[in-house]
Amino acid sequence: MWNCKLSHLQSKLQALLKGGVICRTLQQPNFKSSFLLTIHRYHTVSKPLNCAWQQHEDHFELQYANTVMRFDYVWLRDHCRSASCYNSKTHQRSLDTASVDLCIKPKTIRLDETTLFFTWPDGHVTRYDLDWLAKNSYEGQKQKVIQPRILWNAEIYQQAQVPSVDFQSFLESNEGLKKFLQNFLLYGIAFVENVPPTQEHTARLAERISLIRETIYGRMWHFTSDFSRGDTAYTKLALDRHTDTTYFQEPCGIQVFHCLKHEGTGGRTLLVDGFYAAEQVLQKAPEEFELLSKVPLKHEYIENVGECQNHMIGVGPVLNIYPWNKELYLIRYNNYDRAVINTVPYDVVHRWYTAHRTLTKELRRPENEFWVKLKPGKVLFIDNWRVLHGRESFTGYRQLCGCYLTRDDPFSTYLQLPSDV
Ligand SMILES: C[N+](C)(C)CCCC[C@H](N)C(=O)O
Ligand SMILES: O=C(O)CCC(=O)C(=O)O
Ligand SMILES: [Fe+2]
Repeated sequence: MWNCKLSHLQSKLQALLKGGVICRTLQQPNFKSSFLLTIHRYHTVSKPLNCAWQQHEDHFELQYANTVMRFDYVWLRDHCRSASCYNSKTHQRSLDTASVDLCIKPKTIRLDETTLFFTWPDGHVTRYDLDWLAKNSYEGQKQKVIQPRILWNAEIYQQAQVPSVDFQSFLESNEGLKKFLQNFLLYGIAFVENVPPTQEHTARLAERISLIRETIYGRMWHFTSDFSRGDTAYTKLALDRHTDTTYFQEPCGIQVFHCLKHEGTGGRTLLVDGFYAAEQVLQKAPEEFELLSKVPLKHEYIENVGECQNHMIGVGPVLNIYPWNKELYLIRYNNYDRAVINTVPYDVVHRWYTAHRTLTKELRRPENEFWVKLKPGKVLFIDNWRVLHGRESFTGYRQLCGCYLTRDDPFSTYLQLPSDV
């Protein structure tokens, strides 16, 4: 182990002269001040530790795991996991962040094996494992996806031969549940079969993975073409692909459908992977993808039928992406429920219509359409933040039941499943 107090260039040269350059050259950031840099490089003969760090005036720079990371000093103090700063039983911060001096700088920094020690002006010591820092750095997160997915068109989905899960195994075994959740998270749709065709059994399925999200449509709902509510869903008409509850500030995470009865023709369900279509837009017209992710729109539900008086307004762009890694996490697409666009200047609005057309064309490509006829016993779960649904017009008596689910709970269910099943 060695360290040296030299300018960047000098230390690079010295490292070269010494022969054993284990670390890649640090990328030189733009410095505001011209103070001397302290570059610490670490390697041992037996176990090379690919690590180098520098204490800058306003940040700490770490090169480790092939990544150059920069950490703000307040951040480093704020994330201290010592017993007085963090309760590891509740996984909650005890430190009052507002008590940290915004100009804080460590008095000393040292590395022991794989742990960095920061000693702060008041003597408090914060230790960080290098792997923890690498995992939790901005630079580390930037390279990661939050949710791995398999994007599909009809052919990809059909070729994948994703199996349905049996009702019994879904309810009674961790294996069945895990298989179901894995498929659901990867593809955004999943089926359970051999379900007794009742609303109660459908509810039991839903409650196995999540909490039922009660909405203006109730907790569990069942509907037929009786126009009991002021919405086209309650007719026999075809419905083009869309996501539901775009008019909520947070659209429902999951939609569950169970067709309890259909005596008639038509009524097939259409499923389209909205993220696959959006990915095509990103490839073909990245500036249109960006516009769809930036322009916020309103969606609206106005109902005045009998006792049902509702007026909901939800605001957000069509494509919602995480700003740090540009990963798409929510598509809000419902041309029926889109409200008046009055928050966008005319020239932007025109470009927005062009981008919306590009996305719509992708969503409407026949090869992206997966059609399925829902039958009693076969329950469909749809990720309403990703996969669009629609339906063919129909004749006769058709009864559908289902519910909306929260989004956070199925993830929590999945994360808690034992890893060995
Ligand atoms: C599912 N259920 C029949 C209860 C409601 C249908 C809601 C339809 C609405 N236009 C939307 O897309 O949100
Ligand atoms: O009737 C159907 O198959 C689905 C209608 C619909 O889009 C909905 O209820 O959200
Ligand atoms: Fe719908």
